[in-house]
Amino acid sequence: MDQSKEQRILNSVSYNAVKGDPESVLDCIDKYCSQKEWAMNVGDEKGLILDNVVKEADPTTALELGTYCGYSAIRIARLLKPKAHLFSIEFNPEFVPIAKEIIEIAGLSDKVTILEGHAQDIIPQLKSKYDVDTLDFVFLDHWKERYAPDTILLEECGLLRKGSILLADNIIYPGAPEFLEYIRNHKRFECTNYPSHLEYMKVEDAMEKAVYLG
Ligand SMILES: O=C(NCCCCCn1ccc2cnccc21)c1cc(-c2ccc(F)cc2)cc(O)c1O
Ligand SMILES: [Mg+2]
Repeated sequence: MDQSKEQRILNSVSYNAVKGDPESVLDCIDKYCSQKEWAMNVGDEKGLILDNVVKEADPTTALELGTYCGYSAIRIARLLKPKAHLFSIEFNPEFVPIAKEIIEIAGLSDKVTILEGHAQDIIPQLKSKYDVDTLDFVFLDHWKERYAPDTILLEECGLLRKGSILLADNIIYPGAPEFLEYIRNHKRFECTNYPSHLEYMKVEDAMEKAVYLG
């Protein structure tokens, strides 16, 4: 059976990256996806924005919606302090084992738990099943039309606290208009826009940070 693009990305990482070195895994994926096959990783340019917001948040507990191949999970997890943890939700069963393997090659398996399913089904289980209290940082990178409803769900489940930081990818392309409308008009969020470009392309994109004011 023909290999998938995601399997080819894993092959490239497995062959070229330095085991246990997250930076070399990120560089390998960025090289492969800019030179060989485009893929929807947050990429190196928006990745720097992600890095800075993670450093600002310095989360003990972080959540990511949209694992894909694990690229942004590695970007986040490599910056986490000891004992801090990242939960990453992925619904596509094909991507889960590939992301797990790529995160393992980066040496970050202890800091990342991949949860398979839809965010709307898993978010309500985070407290009871995964012993989460509140989330210090959330990276939204899943279905763009789910950014707003899943943000509302996070709030309803008591998973946000005063100062929780949300960061959303793809605000311009593919776009998340409902989310932008919701978050910018909701008085309990303080928003900041970060103009950038679509991963590996000269297409405009942006990220939006939203701090929950409690
Ligand atoms: O669609 C994107 N991502 C979402 C993929 C599907 C997520 C599914 N999923 C995962 C976890 C999860 C949990 N609950 C429910 C659903 C869940 C995406 C697309 C582009 C893009 C594509 C084509 C193009 F021409 C230009 C740009 C660029 C990006 O950066 C993206 O992020
Ligand atoms: Mg994205």
